Amino acid sequence: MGFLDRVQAAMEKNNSLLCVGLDPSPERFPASIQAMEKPIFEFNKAIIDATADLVCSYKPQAAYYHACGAEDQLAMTIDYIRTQYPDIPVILDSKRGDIGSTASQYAIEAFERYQADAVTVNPYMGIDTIEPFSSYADKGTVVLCRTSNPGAAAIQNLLVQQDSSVENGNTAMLYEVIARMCKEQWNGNNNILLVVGATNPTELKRIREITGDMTFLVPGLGAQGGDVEATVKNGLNSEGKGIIVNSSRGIIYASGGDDFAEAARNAAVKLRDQVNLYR
Ligand SMILES: O=c1ccn([C@@H]2O[C@H](COP(=O)(O)O)[C@@H](O)[C@H]2O)c(=O)[nH]1
Repeated sequence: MGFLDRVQAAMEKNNSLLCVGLDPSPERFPASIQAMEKPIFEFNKAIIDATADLVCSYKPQAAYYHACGAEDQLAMTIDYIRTQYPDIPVILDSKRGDIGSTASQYAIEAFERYQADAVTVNPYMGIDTIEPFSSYADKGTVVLCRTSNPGAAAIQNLLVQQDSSVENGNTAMLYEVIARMCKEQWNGNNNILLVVGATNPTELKRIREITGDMTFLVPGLGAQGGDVEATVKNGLNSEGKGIIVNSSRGIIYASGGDDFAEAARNAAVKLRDQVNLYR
């Protein structure tokens, strides 16, 4: 089964569009977890066990593991999800992008070394840097389109000429061009998804218009302040599907105490139910 079918099955099984982000900062763990031999894995394991019936996917952000030399605990975390909760796909958020030969190595890292089900990629260098990922037909390739961060508009909302043979007119914003390319040119294996931030409901609506039924990974709720109602109403496709809604810090740090897993569960229930209210 391909990534999109797997994530859809998890959405239906758990009645949830929620993707919990596993962005572990050990200094925010309770002392009891910090004292353990593999604190990041133990923290993640507790969060996963507390939320696995509430989510459609998990999204570990690679930087949090690389920054402290904890690649082994990233591998352990993904392996734990794969073995204990095989119905829940894993999106590795590493935002890779490089020339084709190097991108191939990044694809091997994501899909063969870590056994992730999908990976985030940066489209700035073009289709030859995306293909090494999307050629894994049963895996998901999640392309940055309109990101959630404050500085995104200065680049992604730039007006550009869509057709280099046309001198005037035929302009669109860069994120619209990326969305259209993903839809019309890059999606031959039907396994491309787009990252669209919840902090930009207008752009979310526009990208939905351009891309029809494609699936979006939507970060930016919770800690970044995105609005749940606007995200769901502007993001869903005509079949009432097509968004994977991510929250990381808002769930995993709902409490900094020993009750962190229980608090994460409560926060996940709350966000899942808020999202479902507007479906
Ligand atoms: O546009 C983007 C793309 C990726 N992210 C990532 O999602 C999570 C969001 O974390 P929160 O704690 O819920 O804010 C994080 O891993 C980012 O690297 C994003 O925020 N925006």
